[in-house]
Amino acid sequence: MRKLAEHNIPLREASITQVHSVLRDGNPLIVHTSMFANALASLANPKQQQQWVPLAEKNRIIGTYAQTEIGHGTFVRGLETTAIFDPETKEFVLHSPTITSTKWWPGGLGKTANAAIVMAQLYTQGKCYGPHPFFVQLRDFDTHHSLPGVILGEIGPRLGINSQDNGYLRFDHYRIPRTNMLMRHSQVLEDGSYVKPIHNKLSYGTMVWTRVAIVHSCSKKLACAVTIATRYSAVRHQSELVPGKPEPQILEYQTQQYKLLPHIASVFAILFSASSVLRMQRNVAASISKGNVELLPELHILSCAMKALSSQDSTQGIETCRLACGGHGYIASSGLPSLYTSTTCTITYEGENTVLLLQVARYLIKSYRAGLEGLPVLPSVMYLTAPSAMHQSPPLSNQALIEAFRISSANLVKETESRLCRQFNLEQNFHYAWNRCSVALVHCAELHSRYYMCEKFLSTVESIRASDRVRSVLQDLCRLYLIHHITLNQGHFLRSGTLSGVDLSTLEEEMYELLAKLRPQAVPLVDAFDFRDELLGSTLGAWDGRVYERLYEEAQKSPLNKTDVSKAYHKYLQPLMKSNL
Ligand SMILES: CC/C=C\C/C=C\C/C=C\C/C=C\C/C=C\C/C=C\CCCCC(=O)SCCNC(=O)CCNC(=O)[C@H](O)C(C)(C)COP(=O)(O)OP(=O)(O)OC[C@H]1O[C@@H](n2cnc3c(N)ncnc32)[C@H](O)[C@@H]1OP(=O)(O)O
Ligand SMILES: Cc1cc2nc3c(=O)[nH]c(=O)nc-3n(C[C@H](O)[C@H](O)[C@H](O)COP(=O)(O)OP(=O)(O)OC[C@H]3O[C@@H](n4cnc5c(N)ncnc54)[C@H](O)[C@@H]3O)c2cc1C
Repeated sequence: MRKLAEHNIPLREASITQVHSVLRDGNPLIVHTSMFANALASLANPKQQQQWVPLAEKNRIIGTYAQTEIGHGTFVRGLETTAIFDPETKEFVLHSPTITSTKWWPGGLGKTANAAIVMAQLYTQGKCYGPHPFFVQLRDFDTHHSLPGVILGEIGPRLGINSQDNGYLRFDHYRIPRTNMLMRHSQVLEDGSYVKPIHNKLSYGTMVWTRVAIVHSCSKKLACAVTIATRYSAVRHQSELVPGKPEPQILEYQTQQYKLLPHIASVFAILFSASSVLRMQRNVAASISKGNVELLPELHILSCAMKALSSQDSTQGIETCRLACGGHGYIASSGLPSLYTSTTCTITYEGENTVLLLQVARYLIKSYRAGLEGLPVLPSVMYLTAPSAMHQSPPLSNQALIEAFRISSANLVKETESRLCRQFNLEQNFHYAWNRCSVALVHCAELHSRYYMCEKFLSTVESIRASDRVRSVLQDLCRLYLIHHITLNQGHFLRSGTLSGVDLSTLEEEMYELLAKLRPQAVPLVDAFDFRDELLGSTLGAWDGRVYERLYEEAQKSPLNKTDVSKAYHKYLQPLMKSNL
C-alpha cells in the first residue's frame, strides 16, 4: 500500500501492477484493490463516490465483492439474496432466505473486509428487478466486530491462495439506507419507483473489468513460470545427448525446447491481446459516460473469450513448466506450485470458462445468422460471412496462416449452425438443441478466440519499429506460436480445406527448425521480462543460477531440521518400533 501511494497509483489500478505478487499465496486485499474499487468507480454515482472512494483509497473501508452464493455462482439471475425496499423507512432490507443464498467465496470476506458490494435481487413496489449492487457495511469501522444482522466467516482451506480469507456471509433482515444502492445506472427513488439503466447488463460491469484484468495477470504469471523453467533448463545438466560426451544443459533437448518455447511465445500472445482488450475497454467506458452502449456487447464477448483462453493457456503452461523442471519442480521453493494454484483458479472465477465460451458461441451464431440475412454485424465477426481471402497471400506466409485460422473458424461456425438447425428440427426446442450442440459450440468459441489472439500477436509484432533485431526474434516466436497452434488443431484446418496434409507436414518441419533457431534466444527472452528475484521467489529461477546452493539453503529452513531427532520419534515412532506390531 505504501508503494502504491509512493507511485501515485490509484487503488483500482493496483491489480494490474505486480503489487499482489508480493504475497505469494494469495493477497487478502486483492478484491478490495480490484473489484471493490472498480465497482465504486463504475457503478456508484458521483455523490456516492465522493462519500466512499476517499475512505476506500485510505483503506479506512476495506471492501470485497460479494456476489456468488453456495447455490449459484454462474447463474447470476438465480441469486437468492433479497434487497426489498421499505418505503416507510426509505431503507432496503437485505436477507438470506435459504442456506443456498449464503454468500460464499468472496476474497477477504472472512476476516479482512469491513464492507462489501453485495449483489442482491432488488424488489420494490412488489416487483423483482433482478440482481443489483449495494454498498453494505459489514463490520464496525473501529472495533472490526461484525454488525448485528450480519453473519460472517471463513470458508476453510483451499487448493491454494490460503493466505487469503475467502468468506461466507448471511443477512438476517439487515437494513441499509436507500442511498446505499449503487445508483449510477439504475435507481430506486424515494417513493420506491424504479429507474431502469440504459443497458440492463451495466450492473455486470465490474465482472467485465475484472475479466480484462485477469488476462493481463495471466500473462505475468506465465512469464514468471517460463522464466523459472528456462533459467533452470540452462543450469541443469542431465543424461547424454551423444554417448560418452559431457551431460548437456537440458535446454539442448528438442523435447525441452518444445515444452518451453511455445509458452514463452504465449506470454506475448496473451499480453498483446490483453492490451488490445484494455484499449477497447477504455473506449467503451468513455462511450458509456456519454450514454452510448453500442459497443458493450462486443467488449463483453471479447473479454469472455480472452479471459477463457488466457486462463486456460497460462494454467497449462505453468503446469508444463513445473513438469519440465523434473523433481525440483514439485518442491514449494521452486515457486511453481503456488504459481499453479494461484492461476488455475482463474479458470473458474469471474465466470467459469465453459460458460464464458458459450457466451462467445452464442454471439458467433447470432452474428453468423445476422450476416447471412444481410443485417449489420460488428467488425470482429464480419469475417464469418465475408468471402474467403485465402488466395491473396503467398502460401504458408504468416498472413496465409491467419487467413487459414479465419476461414477455419468461419467454417466451424457454419457447420455448427447447420447442426443446430438439424437438432432444432428434431427437438423442436431451441434450448435443448443448443445443449445437444454445446461441445461443438465451445470448439467454435475456442477457435475464434485463438484466431483473435494469433492476429493480435502478429499485428503487434509487425508494428515494432524500435529495433529490427528485437522484431526479428519476436517474428520467429510469433511464427512458432502460429504453427504450434495449427498443429494442435490440425483437424479444423483439414476439414475447412485451408491446409493440406502436405502443408501440415511442411509446417511441422519448420516448427522443429524454429525450436533450434530460437534456443539461443530462450534465456535472453525470459531475462527481458525483468522479474526481480524477490518477485519470482524461486530457488530454481534466480538470476545468478545458483540452483543447487539455494535448494540446499532453503532445506535448512525446514522446521523439521531444527533438531536432529524429531518429537514424532519419541511420540510415535519409538512406541511403534517397540510394539512388535
Ligand atoms: C480470489 C483470488 C485471490 C487471489 C488470486 C491470486 C492471484 C490473482 C492474481 C492476479 C489477479 C489479478 C488481476 C485480477 C484482478 C482481480 C481479480 C482478483 C480476484 C478475483 C476474484 C474472483 C471474483 C469473482 O469470481 S466475482 C463473481 C464472478 N461471477 C461471474 O463471473 C458469474 C458468471 N456469470 C455471468 O456473468 C452471467 O450469469 C452470464 C453472462 C453467464 C449470463 O448472464 P444472464 O443470464 O444475465 O444473461 P444471458 O441470458 O445469458 O444473456 C442475455 C444477454 O446479455 C448479454 N450479457 C451477459 N453478460 C453481459 C455483460 N456483462 N455485458 C454485456 N452483455 C452481457 C448476453 O451476451 C446476452 O446477449 P444477447 O444479445 O441476448 O445474446
Ligand atoms: C478462488 C476463488 C475466488 C473467488 N472469489 C470470489 C469473489 O471474490 N466474489 C464472488 O462473488 N465470487 C467469487 N468466487 C466464485 C466464482 O465466481 C464462482 O465459483 C464461479 O463464477 C463459478 O461458479 P460456480 O462455482 O457456481 O460453478 P458452477 O456454475 O456450478 O460450475 C460447475 C460446472 O457446471 C458447468 N455449468 C454451469 N452452468 C453451465 C451452463 N449454463 N452451461 C454449461 N455448463 C454449465 C460449468 O461449466 C462447470 O463445469 C471465487 C471462486 C474461487 C474459486
